[in-house]
Amino acid sequence: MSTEIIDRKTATHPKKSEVVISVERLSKKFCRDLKQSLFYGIQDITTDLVGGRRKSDTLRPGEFWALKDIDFQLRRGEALGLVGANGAGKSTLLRIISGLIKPDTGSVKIRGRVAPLIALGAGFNPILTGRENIYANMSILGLSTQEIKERFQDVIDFAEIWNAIDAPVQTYSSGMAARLGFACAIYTEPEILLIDEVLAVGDIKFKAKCYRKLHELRDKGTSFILVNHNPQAILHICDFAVYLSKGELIVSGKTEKVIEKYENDLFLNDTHESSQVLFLPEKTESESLGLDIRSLFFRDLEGNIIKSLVSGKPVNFCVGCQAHQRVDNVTLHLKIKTIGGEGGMGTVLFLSGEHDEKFFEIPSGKQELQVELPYLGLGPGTYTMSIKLKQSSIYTFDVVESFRFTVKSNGKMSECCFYQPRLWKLASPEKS
Ligand SMILES: Nc1ncnc2c1ncn2[C@@H]1O[C@H](COP(=O)(O)OP(=O)(O)OP(=O)(O)O)[C@@H](O)[C@H]1O
Repeated sequence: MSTEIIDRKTATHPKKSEVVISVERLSKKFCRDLKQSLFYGIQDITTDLVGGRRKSDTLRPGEFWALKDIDFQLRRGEALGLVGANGAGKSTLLRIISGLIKPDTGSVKIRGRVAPLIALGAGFNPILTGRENIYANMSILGLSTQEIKERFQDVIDFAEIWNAIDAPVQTYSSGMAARLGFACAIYTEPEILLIDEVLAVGDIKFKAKCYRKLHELRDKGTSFILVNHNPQAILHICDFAVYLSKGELIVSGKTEKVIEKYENDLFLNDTHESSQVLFLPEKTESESLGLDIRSLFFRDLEGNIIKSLVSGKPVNFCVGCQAHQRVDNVTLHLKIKTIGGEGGMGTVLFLSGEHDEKFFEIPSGKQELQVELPYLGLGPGTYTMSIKLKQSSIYTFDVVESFRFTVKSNGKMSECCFYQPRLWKLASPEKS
């Protein structure tokens, strides 16, 4: 039971493969009843004081596991996304890693200086000015006064709070406080950044700037863990992800795979015998990155929504979306994979608006993007499609990793995964 810090100084020659956070069999229990919780706390302290052994690995009445046997590693320069529904244990895990609370069992080993961005404006004193808070905050994160002086202008330029810098932080909007917190954390140039939902506030332009900065930091060797409810934010920036549910690690690994499982559990619990409309939850303006996917479905060429796709028949793939303001140069990207079968999952079709140079100018409000397929080349089977809305290949507005649909046979094809429309001819050689 420990949160061990191996070395708080930067390694002189940081190796990319070096493990900077190692979480091993980590568990944390809580009790919802405050009185009971206080009683257990006193009981634990007393047992520790008299040198007794308390049973950390069993639950007492009223307790529950907020985290149970969590294992993962984060390497230098890697970005890890933490996903999971409300109450899954994401914040608890970050709070343990940042040393704010202790685990009951297991360990966290950290190599490097950690900057936690755990709560909005956490660490800020509301009655102090922005300027005073920058000094206080950055010195807590390990910088000398001289170092803070040198970086001060960069911090206020990044946070864009030039005029308000000498006003008390309590007069700041939540977006301004978030911008200042983020700027302080990144300009301390930590080896490890822990970011809990703080990027969920702030306007779209600022969020895009933060993501660009995170890319830059990662390229320089900063590792970070990002908690976000929006899978697209995780997909946008993280190499790996961990999916937690009710305190348990459901799956960890490559981001796409983890998000796919998360989305399957979130939206697609029902059976997918036939295609249907997939509605996605509405995002608030602060959650949105400017253009959101709201629904996914197919139409026939007469415009009717269709439930069953048939190999060889024409079909329109439709993306219902919502733009918070006018957006230009939008491209739609579709990747279709097979599900199951001997070979497992494999990409069978990739369509990119960018490759086809099809850019949309999307006015503010609800819109529908369509991709017309004059005939559906997919053979019968179940497929999963990932859908991305991007701008200029860099900026991702929204992503859905797994929209499942089934394709039925037109009765005229053999057992294969590809439908080819064809004309059978007999040509006489003299005429050709
Ligand atoms: N101090 C505490 N005392 C009792 N229960 C707690 C405490 N802190 C967290 N919990 C509970 O532990 C569980 C995990 O909470 P946590 O905040 O880590 O979830 P989360 O995945 O971050 O959720 P969200 O996405 O809503 O922020 C929840 O059931 C929460 O109510």
